[in-house]
Amino acid sequence: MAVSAAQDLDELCYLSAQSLNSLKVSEHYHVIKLLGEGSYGKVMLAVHKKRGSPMALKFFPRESTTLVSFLREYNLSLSYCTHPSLTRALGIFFSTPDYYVFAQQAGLYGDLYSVIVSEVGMEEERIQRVMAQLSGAVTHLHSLGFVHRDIKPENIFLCDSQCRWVKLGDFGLARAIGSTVRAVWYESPFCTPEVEPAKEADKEWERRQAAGIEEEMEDIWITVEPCIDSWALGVLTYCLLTGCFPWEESTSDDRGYRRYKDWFEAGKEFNHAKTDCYSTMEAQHRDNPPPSQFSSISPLAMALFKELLVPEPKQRGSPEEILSYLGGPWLMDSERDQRRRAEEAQKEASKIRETGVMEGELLREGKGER
Ligand SMILES: Nc1ncnc2c1ncn2[C@@H]1O[C@H](COP(=O)(O)OP(=O)(O)OP(=O)(O)O)[C@@H](O)[C@H]1O
Repeated sequence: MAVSAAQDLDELCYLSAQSLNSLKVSEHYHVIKLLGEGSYGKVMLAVHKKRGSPMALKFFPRESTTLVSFLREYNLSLSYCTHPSLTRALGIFFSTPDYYVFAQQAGLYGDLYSVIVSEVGMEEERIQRVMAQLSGAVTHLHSLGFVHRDIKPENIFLCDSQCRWVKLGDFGLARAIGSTVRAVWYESPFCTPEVEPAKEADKEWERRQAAGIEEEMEDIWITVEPCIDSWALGVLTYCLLTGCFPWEESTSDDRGYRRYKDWFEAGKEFNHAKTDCYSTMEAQHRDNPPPSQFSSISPLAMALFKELLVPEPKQRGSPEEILSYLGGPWLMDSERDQRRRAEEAQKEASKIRETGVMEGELLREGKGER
């Protein structure tokens, strides 16, 4: 699978390299606004002058992007993102003197990160809708032989404000299943625990630098597996439910992660078998209470975390598992009540504000100010 998926993609890159044309953006597109910026480039909303169709143009600076990595992301998005919740390229790619550019479907309602930071806890129904779509999208990508490797709220684009249709995008780090990549550790809970040795190696390198030791260090390599995406989907579920991260980084020196891992290990002793019976999940929850950062999470969602947030990569469940956990509560009743009350108070406050504005306007009209 790995060899053929990677080879097929290389072949597409080779063919498309022969038809890369140069173009002046302003001759063919009305550029409307900036949709976002990432570490590799910027993304603009544009309308094709002749066809009138809106699209997202992704600009990759040529000085920091290799042609191969540009073509790989473009071709992956064009030929393998054939699921409605994957952002597909539109068959338009070109270069300018400063950029490589390709066009893809545009999410016109921002990304999931903006929803998480602007709302005090999303409703469960909306969260489950998002996770159901992502489960399908990621399973589809895996079935075609690729792992996304960068699932996070900033890479999930919205096609409507209620998250009825979301699309996973940014395939810059996607690689074929089974390929080997250099392990890169970064400070985020999305970074999988199996990359921890790379953090140790970074520390060792810094220590040697400080001591003036010139000796080269060997890179650590890992195999690309679908379970990398399962982990990220678990962390994402937690972010959507709580509006924050479960811990800072998935390493043994992080207190939050250590507490989670201890709970997970203890669960092996308490939970004799995996169950889909809610009262059994509740009993397991009572026998082995989760660490405090999970106090608002229901036994059902904790059971889902036991599938996705498994420290040992080989034991981690697939993104498809999410589908078995939909429909039931993902938050504790007390948390749901609290959110409902906060939402009602918010609605009441905005009603009072609106009435105040209307009364003010009537008063001004009465005084003949208009
Ligand atoms: N197709 C799209 N529709 C709507 N918004 C988009 C689209 N593509 C990108 N964006 C916006 O632009 C931002 C950056 O895009 P993207 O993640 O693809 O860039 P990147 O440089 O590869 O980012 P990263 O630093 O995560 O690797 C996204 O977070 C999102 O807000």
